[in-house]
Amino acid sequence: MTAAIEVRHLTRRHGDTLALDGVTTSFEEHAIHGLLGRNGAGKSTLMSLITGQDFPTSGEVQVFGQAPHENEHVLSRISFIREAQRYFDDFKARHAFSAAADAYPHWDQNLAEELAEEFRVPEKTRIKKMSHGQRSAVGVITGIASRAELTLFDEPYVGLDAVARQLFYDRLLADYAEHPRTVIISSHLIDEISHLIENVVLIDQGKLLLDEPAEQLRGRAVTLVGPAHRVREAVGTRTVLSTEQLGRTARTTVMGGFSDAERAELHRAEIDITPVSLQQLVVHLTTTRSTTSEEAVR
Ligand SMILES: Nc1ncnc2c1ncn2[C@@H]1O[C@H](COP(=O)(O)OP(=O)(O)OP(=O)(O)O)[C@@H](O)[C@H]1O
Repeated sequence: MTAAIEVRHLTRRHGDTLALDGVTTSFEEHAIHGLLGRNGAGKSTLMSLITGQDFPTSGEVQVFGQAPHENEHVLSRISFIREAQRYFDDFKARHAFSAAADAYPHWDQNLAEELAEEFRVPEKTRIKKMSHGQRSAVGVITGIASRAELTLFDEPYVGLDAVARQLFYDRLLADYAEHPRTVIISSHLIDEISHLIENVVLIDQGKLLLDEPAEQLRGRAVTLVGPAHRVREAVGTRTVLSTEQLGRTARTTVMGGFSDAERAELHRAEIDITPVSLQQLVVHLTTTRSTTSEEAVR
């Protein structure tokens, strides 16, 4: 596996705020990465540094083996789609697409036009006057049809309705299957994108909390529900992410898998075991971080 992006000891400080705090990681090429974290975690900052729109305070970023800042060789291979995308005042969707056609060597105009129809992007309306969702659609269409070697979507769904979001996920996945490339998506709708992402990068308060294949994370945490004393026994020395008790019934979420034999034992003890979704796992890890999660992710 080759890394499309290498990030080493990356720190970005704004006054007293450490937007990124010594992050070291890499993003493998030809994979869809989910960049996750709470508000203010540092996701957009990391994307801005990767796309050469910002400078690190210390540390370094390399994209395709080179520093991205003012580096045409690197920047021409990157498509960065974000919510607050700016367009010229008189730009309609077709102007944005024709600018993208000039910028991206692998741009597919037919695909852009097909998607514009599917997303119902109005032809005659200036982008500035479009609804929030329509504007976001212009962005995601640009991101997909640019077929850039590296495509970053920073919360691209804002304003998109459920149908349009599903369309975005489906079309991105279909196009990615035919034209593999490196994609990074930051999103708060984790369950919606969990089937898309192959690798999870989780940051919290500027620090890297998790960098792991999504497959490995499935079943990494489970919730046990059953008689409180038996649940306590079953948990043993596992790290508890959360626990609550209602009467004699406990509901406890723990890190770590259970073998078939252990599961049979849980069944006998009348304890239900259910896997924790990626979204629930992220919520647990980023709300319990100060006490258990740093330990838990090991
Ligand atoms: N230009 C800036 N000046 C001052 N502080 C900044 C600046 N840019 C980012 N920050 C701070 O850095 C931290 C990380 O911000 P960033 O936008 O990267 O978070 P995020 O993970 O993208 O959040 P969200 O999910 O809310 O978009 C925040 O505390 C933010 O307030």
